[in-house]
Amino acid sequence: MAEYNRVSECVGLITLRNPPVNALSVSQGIVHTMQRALSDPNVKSVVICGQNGIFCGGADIKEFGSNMTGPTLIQMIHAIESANKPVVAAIEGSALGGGLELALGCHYRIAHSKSRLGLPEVSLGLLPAAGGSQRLPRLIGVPAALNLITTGRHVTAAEALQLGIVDQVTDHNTVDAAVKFALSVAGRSLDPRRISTHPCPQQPDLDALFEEVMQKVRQSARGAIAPIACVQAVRAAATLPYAQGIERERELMATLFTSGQARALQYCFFAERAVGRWRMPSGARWDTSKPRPVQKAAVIGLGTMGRGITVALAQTGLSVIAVETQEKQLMEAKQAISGMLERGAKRRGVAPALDRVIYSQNIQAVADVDLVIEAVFEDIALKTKVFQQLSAACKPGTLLCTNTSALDVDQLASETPNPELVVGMHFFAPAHVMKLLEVVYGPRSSPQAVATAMQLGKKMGKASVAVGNCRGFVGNRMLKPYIEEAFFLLEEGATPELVDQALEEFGFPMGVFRMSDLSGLDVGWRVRKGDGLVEPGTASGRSARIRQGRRYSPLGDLLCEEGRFGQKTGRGWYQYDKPGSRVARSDPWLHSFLGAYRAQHGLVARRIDHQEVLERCLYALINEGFHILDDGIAAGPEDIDVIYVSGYGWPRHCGGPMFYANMVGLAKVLERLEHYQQLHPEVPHLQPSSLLRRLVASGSPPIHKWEEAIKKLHSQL
Ligand SMILES: CC(C)(COP(=O)(O)OP(=O)(O)OC[C@H]1O[C@@H](n2cnc3c(N)ncnc32)[C@H](O)[C@@H]1OP(=O)(O)O)[C@@H](O)C(=O)NCCC(=O)NCCSC(=O)C[C@@H](O)CCCCCCCCCCCCC(=O)O
Repeated sequence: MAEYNRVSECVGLITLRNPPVNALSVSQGIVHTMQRALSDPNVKSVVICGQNGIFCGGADIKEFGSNMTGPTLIQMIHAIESANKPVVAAIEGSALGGGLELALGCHYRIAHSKSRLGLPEVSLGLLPAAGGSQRLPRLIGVPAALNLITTGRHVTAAEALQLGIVDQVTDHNTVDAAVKFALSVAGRSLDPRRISTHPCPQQPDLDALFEEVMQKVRQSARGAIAPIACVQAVRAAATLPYAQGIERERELMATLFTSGQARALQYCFFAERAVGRWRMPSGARWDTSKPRPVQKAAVIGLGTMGRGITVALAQTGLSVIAVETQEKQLMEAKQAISGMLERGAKRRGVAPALDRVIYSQNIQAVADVDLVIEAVFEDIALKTKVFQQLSAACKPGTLLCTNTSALDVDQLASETPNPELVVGMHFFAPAHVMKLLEVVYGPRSSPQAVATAMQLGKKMGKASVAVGNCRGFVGNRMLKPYIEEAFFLLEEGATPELVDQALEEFGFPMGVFRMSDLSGLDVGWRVRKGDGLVEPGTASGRSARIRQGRRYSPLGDLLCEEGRFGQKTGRGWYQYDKPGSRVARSDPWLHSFLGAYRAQHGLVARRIDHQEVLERCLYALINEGFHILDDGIAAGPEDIDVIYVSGYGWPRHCGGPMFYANMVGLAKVLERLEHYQQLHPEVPHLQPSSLLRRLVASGSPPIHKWEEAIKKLHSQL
């Protein structure tokens, strides 16, 4: 809804009112209020603002799936631009997407210094289709507009002023400043202010510029179509008259609007917000659990993870006690952490938070912290000892968090006098960069402990997802069948190059083998050894590949026995110029090793295509996701999808594994799993989960109805 008032005698003030972000709804009535302002003879100029300190978050995304009727945004913005009285946008908070397009239709724009502006449609699988792709290049030039529209990045008011998007920036009341400004420009000619009537600023060698940008965008898009359409739309602005450009914008939007990618990306937008509304099987929820304030934290163990966590905490503004008992390690860590803080501060143009970190060799230094994150070596005995020391050293009520990626959070909790204060905070390396945080609760974790960890994660800018305690939690548990299928495919005739190419074409930044080389083959080897799966590599035949009653591939173990740990040793599934180098090259040694291995085990290589790679790796992973839902480890499919998109490189435009399954069709996923399970009966992870079967049997409800269906299905058991 839009509200109309008259202020300062002769300024019409239109206020957008649609909480929480004043999203533009087709039924908003801005055209009507504009007509009132224009027809009022006392009104000399008009100001448009948004209520509650936010100008406008863009078109209402929730309306996209519905039947949209009413005046289009394009018509509304056109009516504003062609008004015969000056219209000034008073921008506070955010002017994003349709919100900025509305402001670009105004004749002037005044922004508060703390506001942010942008055209983020590309991140929703769309393009700025209310004239934004045509007006922005005309206003700020093609290169700058291409940058903003293809990345969707938000700019500060200061940058917007520098680029020429806004005319003035104020530190004071924006509406007052805009009203004053509107009075000062009343009566001036508006022709030069109507952006759509201008040509784009001249740009030498336009073709070369677009070719270069298109190439870059194609490379970084990893299969996403919206960035490409954005370039095409800006090209139309640069080469066609406005009316034809707008028509091209409409055509391109029509293709994007109904695409599966747009649906997936909009699902991700809402899923990221939904995971903040966490709930536990006990019934505890985000809105009934009050977090404790955390001002001072401690990190125990300053290896790679501990260092990253320290940096992330300090950059969030917390005081951090960084504890490492080994003097040499402590010195090295101090140097590394300081370097990371300095580089991060330089990138962000702020002072480094070096003095927020105090280093200590003594665990007693944690006495007055509000929260501790333990990041010592993955050894249950060591962690138990640390937790016992922490319980004795910390003040009452201190939250004890473990960064374990594999150990039992509940077992650790049971070793402390206050198990309700223990949760997992599973960061991903490098912890100060990676967006994902799994907050792991055990049956005894208190809702307050979960709320505190979730809130801290949010403050750190992480996509924080609350998950139950099980082996591998959510992300790594689903990764296991994915990796195992990739190993089996090698046994059956694939190469690392083939498997990786299929996964990278699907949209992962790295295939499973390049990823494994990066993170180190020894990591999985150590886990498999701990599980008693690793045997000396001399046995041959099928029986040598059945371990603990199921199919097992020792390929990874054999490579480790050869000292091939991946990038760090210069050899793994690929070869590298030298240890630590990042460019993976195909390795003839590996191919003959695979040939000899198959011969030794009586395996005959067959032709494997990309489709089979995707089905076996991805459906095995998705199937585990259904088990996780059935077990109540993740509260809903959104939780799994946010984990995979923000931490495991799942292409965002495919929405996450569970959304992807929904898009492919649950019946199809089930049918393919059954097919592969028949061929490989000794592989339990190909056996379709009972939840998947039950969902298909109940008519494959759409993903937003799964929760209801899961509850119903559970109650029928
Ligand atoms: C605005 C934010 C920066 C605020 O962040 P903050 O952290 O403060 O808060 P939250 O993110 O938690 O959000 C709070 C709350 O608000 C909800 N919300 C936010 N934005 C929107 C929105 N745009 N619509 C609906 N709801 C929104 C959010 O979900 C939260 O709700 P909850 O219940 O969880 O509390 C931040 O929110 C943000 O970044 N928002 C998104 C900004 C954005 O991406 N905007 C762009 C929107 S798309 C757009 O504007 C498109 C335009 O270009 C116009 C296109 C015209 C469309 C015409 C259709 C053409 C159809 C073509 C078919 C042609 C057929 C033919 O012709 O043949």
